[in-house]
Amino acid sequence: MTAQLGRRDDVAAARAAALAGLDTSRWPAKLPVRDRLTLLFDPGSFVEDGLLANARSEGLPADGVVTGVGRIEGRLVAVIAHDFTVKAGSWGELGCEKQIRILERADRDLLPVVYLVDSAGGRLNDQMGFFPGRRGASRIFHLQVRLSGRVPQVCCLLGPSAAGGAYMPAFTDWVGMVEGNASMYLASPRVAEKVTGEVTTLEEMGGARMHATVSGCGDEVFGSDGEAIAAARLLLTYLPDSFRDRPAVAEPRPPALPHWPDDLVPSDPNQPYDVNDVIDRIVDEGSFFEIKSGWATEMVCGLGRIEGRVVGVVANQPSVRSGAIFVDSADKAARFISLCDAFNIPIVFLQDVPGFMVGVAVERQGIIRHGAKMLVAMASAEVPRFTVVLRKAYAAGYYAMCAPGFEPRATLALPTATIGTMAPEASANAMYANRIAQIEDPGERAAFVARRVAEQEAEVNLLRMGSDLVVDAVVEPGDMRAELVARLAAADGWDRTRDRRHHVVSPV
Ligand SMILES: CCC(=O)SCCNC(=O)CCNC(=O)[C@H](O)C(C)(C)COP(=O)(O)OP(=O)(O)OC[C@H]1O[C@@H](n2cnc3c(N)ncnc32)[C@H](O)[C@@H]1OP(=O)(O)O
Repeated sequence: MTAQLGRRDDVAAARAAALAGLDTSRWPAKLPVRDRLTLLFDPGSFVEDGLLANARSEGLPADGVVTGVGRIEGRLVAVIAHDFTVKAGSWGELGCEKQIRILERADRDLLPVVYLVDSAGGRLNDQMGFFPGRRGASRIFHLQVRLSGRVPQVCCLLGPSAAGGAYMPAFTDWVGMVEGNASMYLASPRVAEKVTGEVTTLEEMGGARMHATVSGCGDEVFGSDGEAIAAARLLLTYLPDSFRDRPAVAEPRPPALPHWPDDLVPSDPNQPYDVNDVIDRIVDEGSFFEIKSGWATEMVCGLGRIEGRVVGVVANQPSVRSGAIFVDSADKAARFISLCDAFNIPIVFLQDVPGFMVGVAVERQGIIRHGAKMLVAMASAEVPRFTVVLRKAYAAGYYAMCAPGFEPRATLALPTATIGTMAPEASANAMYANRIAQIEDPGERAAFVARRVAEQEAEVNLLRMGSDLVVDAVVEPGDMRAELVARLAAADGWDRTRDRRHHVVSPV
């Protein structure tokens, strides 16, 4: 009896120790792991597995990773949360097993997964535990990839994600990073210096701002753990529990800016404007959740609601690099389209595009293969797609932004729209370059060019586009939202055309 009581006391003490965790005072800018979970889940809803992991051997609380399920706005969600105080959140044998088990459960029960990552990656003094075997880090990555496109996976990067651990965020759909604390890198600056001789800092090589603006491995930068976790909760409201479901419809709200001034989209094709001003007039007020807002900003991608229905918006941004598509913006759009398609979210393309960028630099970067990636994602998407030509729609950029041949449910155009292989001036110059060069008198040359440009403009005339069924409707700016509301509602009964279970959200 006494011995038994002793065992109960031991267990109670081990539980208390694991829950208390280790001293966090060395990291004043970070929230302790259990405080993070309190912010993530609805009050009192968290149910933990494996609290006593490692209690008997080294006594490392929960073996450095807290796993379980909890509710976010009432929906059941699985979590993996590293404890940075326990061997820097590194993955030992038991920690790997816990992460594997919760991912297997998410796969079985179709639960979204939130990752609160703060980890040194594999636990280097336990290599047999995490590295070579069937239930180590490789199994974690395998399950993450299997879950991709099957259930939403959302990551808050709240500290380091070092070495192999850097792949954990990489396999998720969205990565919010906390400035100053979050970092992601395959080798630390110290290791990089040893290998390549390069001297650098953690911020420069793997910091939040670098990843959110240069590499594209991060999605958004936040000032604190609380802000990042709040954004993860919000993002989940746009996503269904799994590929089998549709996102929940919210209470409809009018757009933030109901009035659409005539000059919002300037008729001069070269005059910049901010496409966010158009988005604000189309989506419900306050509903636009931009994805990768600091990276490849000539393309704007985000989730929003139109009369409560979730849509993806893919828009060229004429105020940045004329809205031309570069390698990164093609990748950004491709990945976003893939996310929308995986989770049954219709997509609205807002076109104002001079084309893909041209020149030696982008050819050397592989603009063709990056552009192809975007076209493949767009053409493979089975969710309803709607194309809105705001102003210019030129060249292969027009195709990549869901031209009529790619079966959008509708191609709509503002009265300011022009569609063509290139701008009329460029087209006239390309066709008649030799003739133009032969005309010596400048006035005569200008008149000749003007006539050829006028011919080209007539060729791409919007009335002709309507008459030849290139566009389904020319819509006045002030009516565009209502048009989209009606067309989205009319597409409500859509279903996938092919018998496909799910697909991976392709990495950028
Ligand atoms: C799948 C393949 C892989 O992932 S191999 C993993 C390779 N990982 C690495 O190279 C990362 C090495 N660690 C680091 O760079 C730093 O610890 C980072 C992550 C930046 C965190 O720094 P900081 O918060 O200052 O903590 P710290 O370095 O003082 O460490 C705290 C305690 O944790 C330990 N620790 C750290 N990393 C590991 C690890 N990978 N494996 C085992 N233990 C690790 C440290 O030794 C330290 O332990 P202690 O508290 O002194 O007992």
